[in-house]
Amino acid sequence: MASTSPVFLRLMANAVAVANHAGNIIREVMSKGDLGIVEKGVNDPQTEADRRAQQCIIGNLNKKFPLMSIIGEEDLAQETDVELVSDLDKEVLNLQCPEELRNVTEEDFVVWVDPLDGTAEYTEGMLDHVTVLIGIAHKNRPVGGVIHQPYYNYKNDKAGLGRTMWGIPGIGVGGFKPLPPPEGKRLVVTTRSHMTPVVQQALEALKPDEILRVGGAGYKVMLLMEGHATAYVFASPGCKKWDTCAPEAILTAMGGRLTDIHGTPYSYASTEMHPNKRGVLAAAKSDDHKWFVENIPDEVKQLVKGS
Ligand SMILES: Nc1ncnc2c1ncn2[C@@H]1O[C@H](COP(=O)(O)O)[C@@H](O)[C@H]1OP(=O)(O)O
Ligand SMILES: [Mg+2]
Ligand SMILES: [Mg+2]
Ligand SMILES: [Mg+2]
Repeated sequence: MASTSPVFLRLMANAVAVANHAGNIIREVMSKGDLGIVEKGVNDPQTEADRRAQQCIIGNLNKKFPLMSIIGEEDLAQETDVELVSDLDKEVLNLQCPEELRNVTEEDFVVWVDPLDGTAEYTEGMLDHVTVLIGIAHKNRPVGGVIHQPYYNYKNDKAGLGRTMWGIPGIGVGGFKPLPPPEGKRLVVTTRSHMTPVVQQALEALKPDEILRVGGAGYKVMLLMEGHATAYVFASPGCKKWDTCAPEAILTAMGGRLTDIHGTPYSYASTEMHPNKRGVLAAAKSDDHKWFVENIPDEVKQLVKGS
């Protein structure tokens, strides 16, 4: 069965299994207590968990799909002796494959990997903000996304720890229940650890009923997916393609939209620059997205235009 499934479904099904394994690594590093923090730049930490999770994800995907382009956040030599994760998530493997991806071979996919999104929050103990992001692109567009949240339910002894969400535009989503945001309220989610005067200016102009400040691009999009926020607004460079590829795929699969703050989608071709220089704007409902694009002031747009 597995070997006759389209490459895309095998890739998605393996990405789910590998993301779960990366979650185990992230919890293991934290429970051992020595995070091995390295400062890559201003307000840009990397830990042993970021490094080991990326080695695991890229090492495994490389073994299974050696001809595929895989781009990970961390700049590391790839070790060859990573623990093999050969499981395929059965539910995902048995999904219907989007028609246009049925015969696509591995060379034509590009995978964007953020082994640990929300590193600052991980080091500060805000563990539910942490996610593992694996986004799959084809012809510049996100066609599949996996978000694993290793500490889901960590405050609740009785429930299972961790969960994995996925989305395939045109097919659907799994691992969570999509919910709409509250009617008649404008709840905006934004950065907790990378605030700037321009980010603040954009937020004030939008006159939100509430501003939620949380860590990680993955976690912010999850708040949209489950109806806790209307839009994610980040009028600043800083986020990269690996932060947005998987979340965009899932959001699109449930009818939402993720673009730059001008309303233009990002391209996820392997030749693209990594930074999302024109900021991030996302909403679970495309009508809300349109409202936000129209209401972000031109002055802010001029300051975040990527040049
Ligand atoms: N200035 C920045 N430098 C490095 N990474 C950034 C920066 N701004 C945002 N990011 C990445 O985008 C994610 C979302 O940003 P924020 O939490 O500020 O909204 C961060 O968790 C971080 O990903 P990562 O944790 O994977 O390094
Ligand atoms: Mg980082
Ligand atoms: Mg990130
Ligand atoms: Mg990261």
